[in-house]
Amino acid sequence: MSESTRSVIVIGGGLAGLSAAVRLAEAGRVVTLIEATRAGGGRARSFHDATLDREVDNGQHLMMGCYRETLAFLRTIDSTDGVYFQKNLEVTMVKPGGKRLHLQCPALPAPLHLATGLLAMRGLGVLDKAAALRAGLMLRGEVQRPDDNETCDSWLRRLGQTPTLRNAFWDPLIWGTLNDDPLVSSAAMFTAVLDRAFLTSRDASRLGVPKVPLSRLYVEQALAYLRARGCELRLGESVRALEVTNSRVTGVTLKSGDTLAADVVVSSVPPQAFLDMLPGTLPSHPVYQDIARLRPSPIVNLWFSVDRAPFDDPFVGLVAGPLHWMFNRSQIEGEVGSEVMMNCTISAARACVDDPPETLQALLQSELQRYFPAAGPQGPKIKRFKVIKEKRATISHAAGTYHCRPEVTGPVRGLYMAGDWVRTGLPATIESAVQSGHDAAKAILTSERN
Ligand SMILES: Cc1cc2nc3c(=O)[nH]c(=O)nc-3n(C[C@H](O)[C@H](O)[C@H](O)COP(=O)(O)OP(=O)(O)OC[C@H]3O[C@@H](n4cnc5c(N)ncnc54)[C@H](O)[C@@H]3O)c2cc1C
Repeated sequence: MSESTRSVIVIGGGLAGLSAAVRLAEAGRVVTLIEATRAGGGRARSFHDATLDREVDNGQHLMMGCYRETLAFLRTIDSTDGVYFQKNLEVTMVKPGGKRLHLQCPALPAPLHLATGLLAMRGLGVLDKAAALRAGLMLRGEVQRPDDNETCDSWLRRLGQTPTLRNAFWDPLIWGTLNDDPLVSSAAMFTAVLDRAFLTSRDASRLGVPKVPLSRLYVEQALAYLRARGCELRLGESVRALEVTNSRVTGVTLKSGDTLAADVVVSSVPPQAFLDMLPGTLPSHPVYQDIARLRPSPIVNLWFSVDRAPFDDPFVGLVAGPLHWMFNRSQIEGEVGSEVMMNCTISAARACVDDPPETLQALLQSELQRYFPAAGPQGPKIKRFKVIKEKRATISHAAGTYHCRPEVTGPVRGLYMAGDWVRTGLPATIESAVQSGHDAAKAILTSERN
């Protein structure tokens, strides 16, 4: 059998699986994609919701200019138009009582753009700005860098970061990018984000917001791309087990009982789903035992409509509160109507993930009043409300856990691991998922040549 006629199965139709399959199809491989749901998209998907009577994302997703692999993937499937990117990084943070802190980075080379933006930020005092400069020196390698065992909290204290600067800048960035509490999350993981986003180029730190529902942004386009190249799409079918003989993968068994033979299998499912597919004694292998040590971190999303938007920006961050970011989806999607559709994100939402919808709606209403008092004593009135809870939104990036994430290749020959949780050097994000898919495809194509 010639190497390029090896049969390839990709398990999972989220960002990692689709990007792996698209990269392989682009290189002329005919892939069989097996995805448990009929629609695909995994943890970054959209669907029609009857309460809100519209298509909603399972959670608001933000991208950054440094999402190189993601942008390449979107270019391949011809879908870059679906994301709105800022010209330069610009973020508004709102304090309880309504006072605003505005970070606007000028058109200067990185990292000067961020330094200048922070120095010009209204609401920060001289001590806060001096602390920002100290952090800048660290990033330029002039102060000892954190290792994976140090928490963000300890690192920020070591750098003398002031409470105001933490509340307005560092902590929201950590909650948002690592989906974890600064008290537990790894400072090394965070500085990996800072390196990519703030030290490479000015464009890298721009924020990107999808203008269209997520499934329309990439799932439908990627599936169409694969179909057009003769790939087999088995949607609504689940893999029950990997078939492994003499430490080499030979195929998969589906929940239906059917077995499909393959020389190469890419698994792009989340950690526990991957462990559940391992046959025999494989789960006791040290690489796989480490995977079992990874813990999940939840995200709660509140979709709601109001009669008028509480702010004019497309999105704002809420300083030092239980709700983290608020988005005006109507403005972002260019919708006009009598109701304004909004979305609110609560990252690492362990404290409220088990709360019933009524409790979350009451919290939202009181926080709207607390942060936007100009809207009147009752605050903007919530008309429609919907909670989406993702209990396993990402892995937790707790300090000291990076070594548990596996490489793309492991102890079983022909079996490749992809997913936002594998060892990409990045936190579990869209970019990590797509990079892992591209890394798996590259490893397969390279092994064919050797
Ligand atoms: C609410 C929320 C908000 C987020 N916000 C952001 C953000 O702002 N920016 C950002 O960069 N990232 C964000 N993320 C993270 C991002 O969504 C994920 O990193 C990314 O979607 C993970 O993709 P994946 O392909 O690795 O995994 P998944 O999306 O989980 O894909 C795995 C797929 O495998 C399928 N599957 C599972 N088991 C089987 C089986 N046995 N057989 C067949 N198929 C199977 C699943 O159905 C799923 O489709 C957010 C995540 C959530 C949940």
